[in-house]
Amino acid sequence: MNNEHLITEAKAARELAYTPYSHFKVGAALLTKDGKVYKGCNIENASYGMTNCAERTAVFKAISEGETQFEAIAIIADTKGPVSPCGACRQVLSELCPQEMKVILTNLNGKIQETTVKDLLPGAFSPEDLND
Ligand SMILES: O=c1ccn([C@H]2C[C@H](O)[C@@H](CO)O2)c(=O)[nH]1
Ligand SMILES: [Zn+2]
Repeated sequence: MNNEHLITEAKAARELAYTPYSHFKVGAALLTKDGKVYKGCNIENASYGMTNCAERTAVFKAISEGETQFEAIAIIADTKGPVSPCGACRQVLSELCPQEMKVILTNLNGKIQETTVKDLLPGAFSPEDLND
């Protein structure tokens, strides 16, 4: 699957965002090694801190269905430049996806930035940092 196709899936996911508070819709599409796509949108709550970002929705959906091998993720929002994932999502991607995995950041105007999980969060706190 090419970048364009994964971005199309992320855009479709974005349409389902539940954002009555921020009105800022985000979509994500996570591609597994065997070609399946898990889509996610942001889901807000009247208790604002309970909000789940699009990226984490996609990753948590995939993990909860038994997926462990990931190839790429595309993320889209109506931003000036390619959308910048928040710190919480960077941390979650860092633990559950390969460090070298492709991350496609984009916006509705077709601005695209390709990066990796590692480059989104250098020096991430990881499971190895936990004491037994
Ligand atoms: O990368 C991002 C950045 C923000 N949001 C969501 C959280 C909240 O619902 C809204 C505004 O922060 O956008 C995401 O889903 N992903
Ligand atoms: Zn986030």
